[in-house]
Amino acid sequence: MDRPTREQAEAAVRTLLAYVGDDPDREGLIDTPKRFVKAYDDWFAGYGQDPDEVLSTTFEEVEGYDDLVLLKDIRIESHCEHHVAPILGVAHVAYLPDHRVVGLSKLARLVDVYAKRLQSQEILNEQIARTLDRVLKPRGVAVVIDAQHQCISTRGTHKDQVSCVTRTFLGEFKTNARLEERFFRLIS
Ligand SMILES: Nc1nc2c(ncn2[C@@H]2O[C@H](COP(=O)(O)OP(=O)(O)OP(=O)(O)O)[C@@H](O)[C@H]2O)c(=O)[nH]1
Ligand SMILES: [Zn+2]
Repeated sequence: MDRPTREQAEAAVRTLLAYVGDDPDREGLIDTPKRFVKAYDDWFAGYGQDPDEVLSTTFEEVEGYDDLVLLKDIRIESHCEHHVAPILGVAHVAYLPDHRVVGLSKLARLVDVYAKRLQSQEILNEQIARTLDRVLKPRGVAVVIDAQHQCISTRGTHKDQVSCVTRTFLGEFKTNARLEERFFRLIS
């Protein structure tokens, strides 16, 4: 499908506003299609970003450091692909370096690139872990996401306080139970 123009996207928002029963021409709503599309540019900025590029700068001067590197409590702001409803939570991303490390902020940027696209939490978890594994080629990767889905809390079943936990363990995190245990101790 050809990508619609901005004007077409704004017209679609007008249709939605009329669909819910409001008047898209009233003062309070007249600029809403513009704002809505601008907000989408922000929430879905990940489509215009290359996850591999985010991890392209690495450092090899680590003085022999070979233990795990963990960035925990990275805020997740995403949207589910089923309802386009917000998913809010945290991600914990760890890897076991093999002679090179990546800038810490890049782990958070990688999370953002995929979070700012539409997907399920399981896919988001896998995408972050697999990209880190493919590009950095570390000895192991662990990613855990703990998030709340507004499609469960504010509609449908209306279950607030429910959170979804997903995890992907690759390499030594998968084969070494003690490492997995240490990872969980560090994030708990
Ligand atoms: N596995 C998975 N499911 C998700 C995620 N986000 C939303 N969902 C679920 O996607 C499902 C879609 O189910 P459908 O029956 O097609 O849609 P629905 O009628 O809106 O479902 P209800 O939410 O039960 O009202 C729901 O069960 C959601 O809870 C996610 O990240 N992972
Ligand atoms: Zn949903």
